[in-house]
Amino acid sequence: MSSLSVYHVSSPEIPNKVLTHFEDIASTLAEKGVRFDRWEAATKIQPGASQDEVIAAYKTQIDKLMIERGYVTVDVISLNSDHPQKAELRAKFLDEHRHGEDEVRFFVAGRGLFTLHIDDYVYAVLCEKNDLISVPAGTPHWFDMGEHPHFVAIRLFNNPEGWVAKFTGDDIASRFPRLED
Ligand SMILES: CSCCC(=O)C(=O)O
Ligand SMILES: [Fe+2]
Ligand code: NI
Repeated sequence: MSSLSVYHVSSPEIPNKVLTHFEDIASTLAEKGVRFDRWEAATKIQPGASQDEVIAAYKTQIDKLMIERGYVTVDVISLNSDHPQKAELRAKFLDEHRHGEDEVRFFVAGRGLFTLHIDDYVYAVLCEKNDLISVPAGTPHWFDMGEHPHFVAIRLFNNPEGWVAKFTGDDIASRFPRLED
């Protein structure tokens, strides 16, 4: 089940609140400019499926997002725990970073934990299949796929280069909960 845990930066051990209803998660995030939608991921995709396979299966939804919201590049992160570079890939997103553009992720299988750092609060969003999250440009955040990754996310970008990150150098991410699996 998708969830949102909200923490004060000073209390990583105890969330101020934990929300599990879609409307509550979406409205709490919307107040911070973060868009959280639920789109049906109707085609069954196995984590580890190739990028081409995922893009072909979700062409209609991808085209809709690209046209309506002006994204120009798409890629896919598709991982299961057999992946030989899973530890390196996990580490790549695990520290706090920012992007110069919105971070748009549509989960079509499995789950992952997105954590956003907005002012003095931390929003840990457990994203699952069907969740579409859009984090505004410049928002510090990190992502954990866990020790045993099992997910497929379609990533949309509004720059042609795709994924570019600026790490903040802050170790805040190490103090907050990781994805439990
Ligand atoms: C869910 S996709 C992997 C995470 C990511 O792309 C990011 O944090 O920038
Ligand atoms: Fe990111
Ligand atoms: Ni699964």
